[in-house]
Amino acid sequence: MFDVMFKLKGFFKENWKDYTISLITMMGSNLFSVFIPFLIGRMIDSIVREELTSPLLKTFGTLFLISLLAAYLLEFIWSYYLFTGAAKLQRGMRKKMMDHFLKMRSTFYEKFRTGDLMARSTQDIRSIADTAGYGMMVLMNATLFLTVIVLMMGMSVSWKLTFFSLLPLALLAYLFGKLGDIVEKRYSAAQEAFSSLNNDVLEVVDGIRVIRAYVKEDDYVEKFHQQTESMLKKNNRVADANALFSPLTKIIISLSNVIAFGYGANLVMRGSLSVGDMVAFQMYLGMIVWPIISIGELTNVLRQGSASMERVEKVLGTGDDMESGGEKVIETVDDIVMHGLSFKYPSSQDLNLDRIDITIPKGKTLGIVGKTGAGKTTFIRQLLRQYPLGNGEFRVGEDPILNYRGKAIQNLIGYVPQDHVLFSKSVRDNIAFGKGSATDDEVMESVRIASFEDDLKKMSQGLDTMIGEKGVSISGGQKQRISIARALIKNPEILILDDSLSAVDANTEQKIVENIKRVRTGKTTIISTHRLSAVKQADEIIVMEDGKITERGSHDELIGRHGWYYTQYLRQELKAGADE
Ligand SMILES: Nc1ncnc2c1ncn2[C@@H]1O[C@H](COP(=O)(O)OP(=O)(O)OP(=O)(O)O)[C@@H](O)[C@H]1O
Repeated sequence: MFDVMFKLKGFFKENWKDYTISLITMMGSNLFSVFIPFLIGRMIDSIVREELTSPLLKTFGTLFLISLLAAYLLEFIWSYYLFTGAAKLQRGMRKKMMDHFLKMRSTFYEKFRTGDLMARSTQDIRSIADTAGYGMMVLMNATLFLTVIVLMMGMSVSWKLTFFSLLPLALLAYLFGKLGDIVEKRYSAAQEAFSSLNNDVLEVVDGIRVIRAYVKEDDYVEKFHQQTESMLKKNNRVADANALFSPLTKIIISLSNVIAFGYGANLVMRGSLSVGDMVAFQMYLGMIVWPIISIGELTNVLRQGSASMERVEKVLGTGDDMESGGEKVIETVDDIVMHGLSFKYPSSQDLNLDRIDITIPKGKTLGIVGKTGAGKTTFIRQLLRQYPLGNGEFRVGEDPILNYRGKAIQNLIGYVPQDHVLFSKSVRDNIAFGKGSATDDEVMESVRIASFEDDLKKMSQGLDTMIGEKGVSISGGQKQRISIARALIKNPEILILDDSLSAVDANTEQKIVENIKRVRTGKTTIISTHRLSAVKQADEIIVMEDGKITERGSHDELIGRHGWYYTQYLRQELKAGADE
């Protein structure tokens, strides 16, 4: 249970000044608070002994007021330092989480679902911060306060009476432990349900058009209803267990009250205790309820924090299985060589790339074609180092790829993925994303190469037009060309287009391909496509099937072979002719 506090020790150490100020002011506040019943006890005794004079009453009143004010002021100070510390912890942990997300590559994102990651980086982190704020407050305040009250009860009233009155607390400690176990288990289950619900909401929002098109709204409403119902039940189970802490404490403290009354009255009758002491003792017992309920809640906060810590640590401790890079830096990309390179996805049974042999000479264009599922994207992912390296040789220039610094090669690549990723920003910002310092002239130059100029003229606010979340307000072909412009603005050493022209018509495709060829003289370009016309001008074309290269050569050479490329080319030409 305390493991979460132990795991946060680095944070506590870093912010030791804030926690020390909190602790000291808390001690002061507690001392002033317990001084009040002590004063009342003394006042009652002077009334009983008929010794209360007007100056004495004034002194009691002044001391009472000072103690009250001092207790509240000090409480304000410790609360401030403690809770700003918790906010700092949240900020630090969120940053750590985001840094981790940004470093991770594909395999990591296959292990966690998006909604789950969101739940862990919001709700779980908040729960951990609660342990550093509220939990720490209770831990320090309740234990301190409890200690001070018990000392006051023992020293100023009677140790014997204190011992017997507090005996029932042993039972309470035992019950808190048992209840805490139950809370932790139920809370973990509720958090899992929250993660799952998060995922489903994301999926619905993402897929709303398909859901509508297939008239599946009712199914999803029903599923959502069931999930919220199940989550409600799980949260209620946590609340049920939590709700037991307070009544349990009150029942057991009542037991203490009965003992204190019985045994206390006996001591008063025997003359070993004054009436004032007896009243003060009852007041102390009343004051004990709060710290004890808080300790119950502390158990609860710590258990929840511990469950959340485990969930956050699981994310932070999960890597992407990528090999770390070397130290070599690179300015320009030389030949890219793969020799006997085979690769299999972690979840795949068979090889997804099977003994690939290829040299992509610097400045040349490689075309990759083949049936769907042939391995074209997988080949590109190896170039992008999105997955761990396959077996075999993979060099850039003279050096194995692993000799280069982590992102050295990636920085030189302009990549247009199959699934276009656009941000809910303006057209300009989406294109300039490829080069932070891009001027409007540079943006427009990329727009022209990507054949997007005419579309841009029709947009109400030109480059300033907002394209909506994930580009909802523009067409598929427009999305593709904005993505191409974004990659081109970087003027990258290697440009990779992965089926990036599928949503544009044949004429536009031809224009883009010619523009790219013109501006990329001396730079390497890799185009994967289903439309063979897009790679006709490539220096080399490879045909892939089941992860293997089955044909290779220039367009003319492949036509001359009368293989898959030839048949496919004829079919596509015939279809294009018929469409015209
Ligand atoms: N992340 C993954 N995990 C497991 N298998 C995968 C993964 N991605 C792709 N595959 C499998 O690897 C094989 C090659 O897929 P790949 O995406 O490279 O094909 P492709 O030639 O690009 O297809 P398409 O033209 O349809 O995009 C397929 O059998 C596919 O199911």
